[in-house]
Amino acid sequence: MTQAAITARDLGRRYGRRWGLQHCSLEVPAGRVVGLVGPNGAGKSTLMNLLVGLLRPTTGELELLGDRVGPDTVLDRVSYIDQEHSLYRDFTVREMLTAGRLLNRRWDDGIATERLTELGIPLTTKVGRLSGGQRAQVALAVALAKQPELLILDEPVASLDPLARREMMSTLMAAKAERDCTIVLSSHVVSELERLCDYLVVLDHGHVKLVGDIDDLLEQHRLLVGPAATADLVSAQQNVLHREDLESRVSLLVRGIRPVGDANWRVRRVNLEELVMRYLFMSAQGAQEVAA
Ligand SMILES: Nc1ncnc2c1ncn2[C@@H]1O[C@H](COP(=O)(O)OP(=O)(O)OP(=O)(O)O)[C@@H](O)[C@H]1O
Repeated sequence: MTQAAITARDLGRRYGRRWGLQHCSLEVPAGRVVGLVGPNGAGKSTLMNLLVGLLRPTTGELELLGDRVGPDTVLDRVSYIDQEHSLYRDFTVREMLTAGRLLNRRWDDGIATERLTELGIPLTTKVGRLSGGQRAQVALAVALAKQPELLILDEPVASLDPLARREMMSTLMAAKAERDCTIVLSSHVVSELERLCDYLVVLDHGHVKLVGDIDDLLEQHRLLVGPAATADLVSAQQNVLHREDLESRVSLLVRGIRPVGDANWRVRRVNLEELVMRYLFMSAQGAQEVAA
């Protein structure tokens, strides 16, 4: 797999007078596990709905797996699980699998039944009688049986308790290990994505704030912490993205570190959560400045 799984160029979607997503340009390489992060209203669901063709773009272009997105173009290569887990509650699990088989050309029953048997989820039970965690697992089994090249999950664990979250994430990791598909999953919670994802897209207020390979992003950024008295001097020599004042000390997020010739300053790596939070703080400050 060398092609891009997702290419968006100036993608935008307006709801009435308000933009849900605007000027979204990104290219996600195939085979990655992509974390789509952002606070409420950031545009995550809008982007996902555009990806799976449930919404039409107001502006721009979108290609999935090398094909322009349009009616019926590539959807049989894409599986989507929405926040409600897209299941019929009155169907038994087996009936859900039958529906999946009838509706999907690339369906492989064995993938779903093996997974559900391993998890001890009975095929004869009605979906509405399963626990939230079991329903999520059934939705995932159905999505995987379609043998997707691109699997998109909108906050797959948001409604689950911590144990069910962990199980769902483990199932996803195992599924990824078994097949070379691209996975996109959204969450508010960065720590949830850290174990699973190797690619990051941060959205806020309908705009892409940060995108890239997670290891590269962590390598490119550093936190410099030192005395407030020399903060301006140090800042002048660095590409400072964000400054946080902590009483007599200052913490600077920099991209592309240059040598710091002052022993009172400490340089340290950022973790993913800090990086995302700093970018969201920057975004919020930018919005305040625009509003002021
Ligand atoms: N159907 C709609 N009609 C009008 N505005 C909408 C609609 N759907 C989304 N929006 C607006 O578009 C923006 C982005 O919403 P979206 O649901 O994509 O964000 P999100 O990041 O998925 O949020 P959440 O984490 O709360 O689910 C928000 O301002 C939201 O109010």
